[in-house]
Amino acid sequence: MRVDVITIFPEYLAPLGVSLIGKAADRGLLDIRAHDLRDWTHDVHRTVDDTPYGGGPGMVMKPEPWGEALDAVLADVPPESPELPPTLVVPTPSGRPFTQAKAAQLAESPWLIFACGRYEGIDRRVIDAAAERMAVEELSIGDYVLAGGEVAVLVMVEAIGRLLPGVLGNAESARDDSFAAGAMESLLEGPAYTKPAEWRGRTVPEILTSGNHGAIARWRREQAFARTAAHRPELLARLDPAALDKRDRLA
Ligand SMILES: Nc1cc(-c2ccc3ccn(Cc4ccc(CN5CCCC5)cc4)c3c2)n[nH]1
Repeated sequence: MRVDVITIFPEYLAPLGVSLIGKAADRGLLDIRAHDLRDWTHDVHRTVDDTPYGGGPGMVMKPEPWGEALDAVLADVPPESPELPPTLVVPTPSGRPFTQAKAAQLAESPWLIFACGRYEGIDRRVIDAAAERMAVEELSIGDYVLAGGEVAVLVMVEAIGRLLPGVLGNAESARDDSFAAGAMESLLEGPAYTKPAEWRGRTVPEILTSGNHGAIARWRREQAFARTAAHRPELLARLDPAALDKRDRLA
């Protein structure tokens, strides 16, 4: 997967070179390129923002640098997706929710371009013009306001990248993630334990060392239900009754 990120703070994306995503990039599973939006300005101050039409607080990002930056990135077509245009992902507080399902959908794309806004956002005409030549996804990573899109891009690239084939070892399968499609869909994961068997007087639930894998799986689902009921009761309403095994139905 080719990932282009356009931002006025390219250094913000340095964490993408570390750990899981960094290793995936080293192995050629991801080709991540950060671009400085100011490279497409032509004034001495490298201006990317201006006051909002209609008044209001703060500044808005000017359309011209964005148009030229997207033209340049689009012109550098990756060989593995010559026919498919990229998807433009625009982090914004006013976007559709970025969910595990959306991450899985975007993980199918051979080429993603992330547009990181700052200030109060990007001139609307940039997104409208882009939508005429590629798929555009305006996405929110949560109901809070960040200072710009870079942190949201770190979140989304990690959530998408870990779903790519070969990125997670089998031992760390993304299959059982919370919110992953299937039996564990929209359930929060329960408690996890590792050695030592006793730590500061606290032991591990006996079921986990019983070797009874059926009972362990049931116990884990019960724990997941309990945690979901406590922390995210609204998710239980989404559960497909068919996904429950008969014991859960009795719970
Ligand atoms: N999930 C999530 C994503 C973000 C996010 C993503 C990109 C940008 C680019 C700039 N900002 C700051 C910012 C500040 C104020 C407003 C609200 N204003 C009210 C009137 C016009 C706009 C919007 C935007 C971002 C924030 N935040 N949270």
